[in-house]
Amino acid sequence: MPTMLTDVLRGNPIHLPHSHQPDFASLMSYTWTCRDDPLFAVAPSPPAAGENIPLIDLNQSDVASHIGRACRTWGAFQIINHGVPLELLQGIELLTGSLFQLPVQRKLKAARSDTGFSGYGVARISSFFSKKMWSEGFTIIGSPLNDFRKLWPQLHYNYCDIVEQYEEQMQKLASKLMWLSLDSLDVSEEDIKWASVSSDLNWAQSALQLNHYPVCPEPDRAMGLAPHTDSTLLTILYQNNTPGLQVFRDDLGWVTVPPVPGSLVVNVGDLFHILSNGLFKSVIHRARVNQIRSRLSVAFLWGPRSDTKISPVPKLVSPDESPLYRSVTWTEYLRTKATHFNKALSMIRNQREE
Ligand SMILES: C=C1C[C@]23C[C@H]1CC[C@H]2[C@@]12CCC[C@@](C)(C(=O)O1)[C@H]2[C@@H]3C(=O)O
Ligand SMILES: O=C(O)CCC(=O)C(=O)O
Ligand SMILES: [Fe+2]
Repeated sequence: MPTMLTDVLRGNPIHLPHSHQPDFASLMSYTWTCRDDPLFAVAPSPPAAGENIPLIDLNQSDVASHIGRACRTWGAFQIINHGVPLELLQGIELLTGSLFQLPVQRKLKAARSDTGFSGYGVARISSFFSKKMWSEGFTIIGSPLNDFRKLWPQLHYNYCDIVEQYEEQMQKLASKLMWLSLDSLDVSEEDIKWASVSSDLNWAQSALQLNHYPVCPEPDRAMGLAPHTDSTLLTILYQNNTPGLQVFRDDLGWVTVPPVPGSLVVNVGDLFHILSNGLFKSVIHRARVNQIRSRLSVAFLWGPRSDTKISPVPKLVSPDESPLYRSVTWTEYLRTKATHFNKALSMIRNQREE
């Protein structure tokens, strides 16, 4: 039996310094003092003139090369005509809104335990920061039935149905996007046997992360979700109509990803960066908060089964160089990330002779 995501997370508990219930009463503990590091500066960054992550129509011709370019330059893009029914996007938004609107005592019935992985709580990356984040989250791995029954004694079956349909659509889409991106590098199923489409998709696993960023009285001092990369192959993010997501580019700084109704945002994660031998960027991103409107987002975090070894595709490594990274499973990588956070990638990088 291969280790599953759930085993990894159970074996690597994150001891969160704060209570699982965001307590937005004390503003001080949510004040991110401006550091010199541009990654953590919370003051609004000047708008990057005209620059934005590409908006890609999945029906357009030459879609693979557009996606490939976006993965190399940004590590992120938005997609339209993705085939996920609008009603399903509306359904998951409704579910997310309804979950976070529940009285806090009810939400706490489904609180993530210290050693747990699913359920209600603050962001997992909170343990790496001394300041609190202005958000609350709900993680779903596997069936949400037990938790949903506690949240909605009446309606839990309907909500489970929505999650199941959403995950099914996301899995199909994620695999399609991965192969389109790889196609742009001339990498085919022959080159990555474990990811073959004919293997019935059971080589993948995923988590669903629901996020809520309440209205904030002092948004320029607060952080919704601190800068991070996802450890996935790909993440597909649905955001409601309130802006907040920002991606980081070395040459541009923070760039806001404007909500486009009905679209989805796609992020390259660390494992795809490794697989592509560093050609695709795992994008640093964060979420800002807002004084006027609350914000919801739903992240579908997608990667290989925990026992699959991910290493740079040999075709993408030049013959006279060693691969940029050594091989890792998602399990090993999540473990490294749980202790070393944003140093994780550099820890599995092969040393090169200058
Ligand atoms: C399958 C995953 C991927 C996880 C850990 C585990 C469950 C929850 C995911 C997230 C979701 C929010 C950002 C992130 C950075 C976090 O803190 O929790 C993600 C993390 C990762 O991509 O590393
Ligand atoms: O809320 C957002 O826009 C970002 C969420 C995110 O990065 C995550 O859940 O990993
Ligand atoms: Fe993320």
